[in-house]
Amino acid sequence: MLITGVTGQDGGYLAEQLLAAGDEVLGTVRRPAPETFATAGLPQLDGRVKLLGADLLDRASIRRAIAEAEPDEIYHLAAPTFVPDSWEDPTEVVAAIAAGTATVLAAAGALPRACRVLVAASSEIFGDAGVSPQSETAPTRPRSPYGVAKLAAHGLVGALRARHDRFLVSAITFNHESPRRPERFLPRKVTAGVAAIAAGREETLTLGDQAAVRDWSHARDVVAGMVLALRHDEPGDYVLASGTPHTVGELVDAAFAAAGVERHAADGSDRVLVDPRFVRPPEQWPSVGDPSRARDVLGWRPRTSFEQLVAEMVDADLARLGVAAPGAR
Ligand SMILES: C[C@H]1O[C@H](OP(=O)(O)OP(=O)(O)OC[C@H]2O[C@@H](n3cnc4c(=O)[nH]c(N)nc43)[C@H](O)[C@@H]2O)[C@@H](O)[C@@H](O)C1=O
Repeated sequence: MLITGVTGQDGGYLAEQLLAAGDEVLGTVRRPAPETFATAGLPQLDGRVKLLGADLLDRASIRRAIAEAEPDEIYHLAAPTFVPDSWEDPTEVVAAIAAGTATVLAAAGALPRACRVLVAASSEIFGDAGVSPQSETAPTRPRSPYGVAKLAAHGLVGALRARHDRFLVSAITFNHESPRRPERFLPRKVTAGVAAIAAGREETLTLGDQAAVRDWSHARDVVAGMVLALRHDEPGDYVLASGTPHTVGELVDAAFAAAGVERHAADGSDRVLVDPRFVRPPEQWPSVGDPSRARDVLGWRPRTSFEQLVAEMVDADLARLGVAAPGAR
């Protein structure tokens, strides 16, 4: 198996699951080095996953890595992932995600033995879908260069699958989080911020729009769905989501509750402040997934509830600060 972007949040969980199942796992990173896994906070993968260099903006490096690995399965997870960044340099984002996926799919198709490929798409392909929740057949009207690029990647999977009868899968993943998520993404920003307040290191947490709605799952559950999809009898596209909407504000409240800290200070003031810099344009169609197909066809169900996810992240952030979690969970 080859995982592109193996040191990312999803790559790490996926590598752990595949290794536990006895699979041989190779992974790509931009610049492999002896300390790569340690630097990524994944020392447990050191020596267990062979690293190959592949840069999404360097087609030859992708072809080389895939030819060298000769995998029978590829999980193509590597991509720039922070949506607002995609406005800074749309050319690069489209090249990395759309052209990068085209190169991965072509290189996999050129291997001597058939190679199944799963491409990580995103709920950002739906954008102004005109419907919510969104299933695999919902209209796709992305609102960001990131969403447009992911839609191209998703479309390539469908087009190549239809034309060449290959086993290609698009995993349309909604938001998925874990203690390994970088802090610029909302949930980890919240759990790290609330833990810092609980530890007495910060007094407030500054966010954007708390009315925004997302469908959050645990990354561990989402990558388990990817494996089921790639190992199913038939190739297809699957929404991987919890199906349960929550607002940013609800996530914030859940984090304060998990940390055992009051959201409002003794003087009644809200510890959560708003900075317009973090506010994005409002969304008319809430980003909520309909995971019926993954459930009915693959038997996939997320195991971790929203509250468990937030509590796990808060506990990990408290532990990083040397603070015990409130009560035994
Ligand atoms: C499926 C999709 O999922 C992720 O994209 P995202 O939804 O943009 O993730 P996020 O955690 O940055 O924002 C979640 C929500 O939270 C709101 N929000 C409020 N206040 C802050 C705030 O202060 N920071 C951030 N980051 N968000 C904020 C923000 O406006 C948005 O409504 C990526 O994995 C992406 O790769 C992907 O494919």
